[in-house]
Amino acid sequence: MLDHVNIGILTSGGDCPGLNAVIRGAVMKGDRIYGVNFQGIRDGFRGLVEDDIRPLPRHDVRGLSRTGGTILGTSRIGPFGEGGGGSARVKQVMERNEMDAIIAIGGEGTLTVARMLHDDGIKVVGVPKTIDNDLSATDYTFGFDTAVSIATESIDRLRTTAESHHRCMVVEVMGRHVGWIALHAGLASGAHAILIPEQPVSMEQICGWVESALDRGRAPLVVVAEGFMPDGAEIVRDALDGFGRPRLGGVGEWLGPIIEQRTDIETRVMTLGHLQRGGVPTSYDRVLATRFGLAAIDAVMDSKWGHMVSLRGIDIETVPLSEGTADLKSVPQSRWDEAAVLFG
Ligand SMILES: Nc1ncnc2c1ncn2[C@@H]1O[C@H](COP(=O)(O)OP(=O)(O)O)[C@@H](O)[C@H]1O
Ligand SMILES: O=P(O)(O)OC[C@H]1O[C@](O)(COP(=O)(O)O)[C@@H](O)[C@@H]1O
Ligand SMILES: [Mg+2]
Repeated sequence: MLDHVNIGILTSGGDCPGLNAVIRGAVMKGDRIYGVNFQGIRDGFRGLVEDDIRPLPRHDVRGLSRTGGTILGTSRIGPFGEGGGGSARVKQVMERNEMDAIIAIGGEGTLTVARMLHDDGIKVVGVPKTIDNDLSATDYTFGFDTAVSIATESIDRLRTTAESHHRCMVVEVMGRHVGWIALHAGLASGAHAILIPEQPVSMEQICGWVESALDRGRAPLVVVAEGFMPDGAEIVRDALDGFGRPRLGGVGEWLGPIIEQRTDIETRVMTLGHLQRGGVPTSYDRVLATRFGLAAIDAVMDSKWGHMVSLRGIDIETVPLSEGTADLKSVPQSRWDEAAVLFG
């Protein structure tokens, strides 16, 4: 038994239902099978560079798979940003805490940082998370199924009120660079138009779909991803979000009045926002997240440094972080064409 091994674990980037199930899976197997110790790093890389670290014993992860958020906290602070101190600072904090390796749970940004740390000789294993489903190295990530379920249930509810008033409803869902949530929630709820960042669609076409739905006696439903670019540019609320990223959200509010003005159909807009990331994970996400956690501790014990766990078909595999962060997984043309047959 390697009972002197200490493994730091962190969650970074936007939170996502299932993070706690990953933590629980890794800690339970690490404790039971490998006899290793865990250290909880608070608020992602912030805790790593500021040495905000606490023991994470097995009893702290009891019952966690059904809970939302992350018990460790998260942030968008990175070690390579201003004042972060880079790999040198991370090595210093790890040494001080006698931390042997890190499990980093995060999206494409976090996994890029993990790869950079690995390039500098730090022992790190990644676990992919994103509600956006935009990581190409894994078939799915936990959080996506929950986000789609919440969006679908919300749209179903918006539908009955829109139908009662013969209104058009525009529903904005998350999806910064890719339209997977919009595509799946839109398909599940029978949307008359699904608008995603990958597909330019003219206002004329959007209004055409809205009018044809109304002509058939339906309350037109438009599902739009926050990253949809109506005129080839993102709709941003503020210039930047404090971490150098444009803060998206607002495309629905932008679209609604234009649809109303052009079609003369009374239109309401709903932005689902962070509701899609809150609360309990679906059972699918709990299972996937738990399996990722179990596989992550195996990867650590196999010294698969610079790798991340990934779902391929029904199997959990490991892939190099460099592969995992190479491309975003966008909605292919064929998937949009398939859905578009049902628009209007
Ligand atoms: N290319 C990069 N180089 C250095 N740091 C990065 C890079 N990409 C992301 N980061 C850091 O990692 C943090 C987490 O990434 P972010 O995109 O916010 O979340 P996620 O991991 O969910 O994609 C960022 O806020 C930033 O501090
Ligand atoms: O939590 P914030 O800072 O409002 O960011 C919102 C963004 O987070 C996400 O939910 C997930 O983004 P990340 O995977 O980069 O964390 C996006 O869909 C959305 O654009
Ligand atoms: Mg990101």
